[in-house]
Amino acid sequence: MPTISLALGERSYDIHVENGALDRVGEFAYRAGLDGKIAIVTDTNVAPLYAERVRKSLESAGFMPSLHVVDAGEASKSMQQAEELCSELVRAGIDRTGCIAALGGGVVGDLAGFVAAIHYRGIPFMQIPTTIVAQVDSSVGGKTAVNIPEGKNLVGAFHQPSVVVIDPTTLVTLDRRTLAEGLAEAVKHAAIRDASMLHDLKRLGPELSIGFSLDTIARLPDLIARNVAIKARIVEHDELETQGIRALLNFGHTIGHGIEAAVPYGTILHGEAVALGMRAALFLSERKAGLSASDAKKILSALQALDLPLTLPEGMDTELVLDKTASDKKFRAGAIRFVLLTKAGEAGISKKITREDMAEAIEELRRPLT
Ligand SMILES: NC(=O)c1ccc[n+]([C@@H]2O[C@H](COP(=O)([O-])OP(=O)(O)OC[C@H]3O[C@@H](n4cnc5c(N)ncnc54)[C@H](O)[C@@H]3O)[C@@H](O)[C@H]2O)c1
Ligand SMILES: O=C(O)C(=O)C[C@@H](O)[C@H](O)[C@H](O)COP(=O)(O)O
Ligand SMILES: [Zn+2]
Repeated sequence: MPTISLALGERSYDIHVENGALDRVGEFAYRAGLDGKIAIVTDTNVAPLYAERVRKSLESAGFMPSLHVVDAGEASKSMQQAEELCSELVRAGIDRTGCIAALGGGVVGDLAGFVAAIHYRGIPFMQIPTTIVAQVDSSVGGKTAVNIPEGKNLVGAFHQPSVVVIDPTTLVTLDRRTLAEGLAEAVKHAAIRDASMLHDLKRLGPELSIGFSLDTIARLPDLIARNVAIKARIVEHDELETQGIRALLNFGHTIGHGIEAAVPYGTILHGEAVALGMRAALFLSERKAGLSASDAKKILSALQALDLPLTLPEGMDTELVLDKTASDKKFRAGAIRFVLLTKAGEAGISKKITREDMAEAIEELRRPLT
């Protein structure tokens, strides 16, 4: 069973990746030093599938769990939902000695993590991710946030979990679209750090609509662990994104977040927007960072194999997308720090990308890919 340790001094934690790990959540939580009252925060889709197993496991390990269910979907990542959850937790007796278990996708993880960061000025929490986005990316690294109309993740906190428990078998209940969007974040990891992973990711394409084979399910823990390790090593070096290294995890996100926020939240899924953002960033990388056409093609063909959207939705306004990128947290003194690739597997930051460059890249997204 792969266990990846993320070393951050007193905020260090383990990430356990194991098929069937859902039934060991209690044991892992206890070993990580959590105890007492624990609020399981989950959503309306995940609750009927997995909440009971998690509750049982926590109870067997001596915890006193309560269950808190939010509506499924990106719209729940809101200030209003965060406030409602805080009130619910107070009523359930989760005081500063309590803790939270975030059971679900990136929405639940970001929202419950944010609530954990602010409830009674901060309580511990654990991540139990159940989507690919959450298993390869959002459950690790301590970025928690909610959205506001002005942009994605603009209100949040860095708050590291005490432990992450990943059970890849939970992915079997996901639909094709949600599986594919999650793999976009894995393609991002391959693009910035490990191009050899592209081959394994592409192979998943044909299985997305028919469901993962038993052979694939057996291999998922290693593939997920590879992604987690890439992210963990980056976070260890730049937890708060001040050193210019963690920003590399934002490859595809500047324009991606602009596209995601240009329509009502949840219309375009996060990974879908990131796939579009990566296509735009590849276009700029070829022109401004010397990325070869063949390396760009390699990454695009992985996104195509996963059937991710790579052309802009009809009617989406370039200026609106650009306006939504204006609140990107990578702006410093009015200049965007834009993540570009120099090669497949190697990324860097450019301070030279202008609004006009971004507009050109967004226009490129209107052209069908050949
Ligand atoms: N904090 C970070 O570092 C980070 C990284 C990447 C993405 N994110 C955030 O994550 C969010 C996207 O996460 P997501 O794609 O997981 O979306 P999500 O949490 O909305 O999950 C997608 C859908 O799948 C359902 N679902 C979850 N697990 C399931 C399962 N096992 N079986 C059946 N259905 C299941 C959910 O109810 C939801 O309808 C975005 O808000 C994005 O900004 C954060
Ligand atoms: O963990 C990070 O750092 C990332 O950038 C991971 C991204 O996939 C994720 O979408 C993150 O929430 C974006 O960060 P933001 O700071 O641009 O909101
Ligand atoms: Zn992301």
